[in-house]
Amino acid sequence: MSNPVYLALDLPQLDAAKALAQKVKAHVGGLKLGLEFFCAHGSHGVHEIAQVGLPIFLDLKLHDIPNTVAGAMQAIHVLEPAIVTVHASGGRAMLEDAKAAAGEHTKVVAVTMLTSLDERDLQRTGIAGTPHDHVMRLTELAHESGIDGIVCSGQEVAAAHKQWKDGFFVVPGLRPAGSAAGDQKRVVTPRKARDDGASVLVIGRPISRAPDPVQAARDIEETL
Ligand SMILES: O=c1ccn([C@@H]2O[C@H](COP(=O)(O)O)[C@@H](O)[C@H]2O)c(=O)[nH]1
Repeated sequence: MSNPVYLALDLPQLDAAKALAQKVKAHVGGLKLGLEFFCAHGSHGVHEIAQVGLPIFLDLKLHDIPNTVAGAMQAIHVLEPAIVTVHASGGRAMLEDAKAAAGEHTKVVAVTMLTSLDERDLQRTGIAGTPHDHVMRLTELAHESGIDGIVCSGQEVAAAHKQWKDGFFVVPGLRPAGSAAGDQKRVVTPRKARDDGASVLVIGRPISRAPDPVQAARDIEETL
């Protein structure tokens, strides 16, 4: 089985991001580039990181009217990302149009509820119920819209997997036992997420901010 870990390269400097990716590439399965990276370095930056030779996950979390999201998906076609994120709350038409505009080999996955949020945060945005309820509702919407899968926390992935047997499940908010959660509120260990059905494990700071990132990546790999 291939390594399910995608390293989140949330570093402001392109050279530093590329150097980190080169160092840990034997111990991860892919590289995730987010909005921070894309705004700073654009397509040029993505091409540079792609030279490392691992699949690229563009975590842009697109959320706009269907026509605009479809245009953005077409614009990133040329970068041939393995995975791209959109927000499930953009609605069914947006999800359908995003999938129709994506490249043949790109998986489109919808963010259900950010892993940095908990039930109180949800209530403050006017949504009643538990994170579990909210994630399940949006998982159903994503499934019906014909996209490839969802992003959820490791606390919901087992239930989401049960509801959508052949879905593709991206799980961030992962922390090896004993490491600091930081701004993440719904965390589990990488091993628990994998055992519960995650297809991709997104891990950033536990590797990128470790005193020895290669050792940290290797330690995580050994738990899987
Ligand atoms: O719900 C979500 C969706 C995306 N992310 C992204 O994953 C990484 C996590 O980084 P860590 O340093 O391991 O916390 C980061 O790039 C987020 O933008 C998420 O955390 N939660």
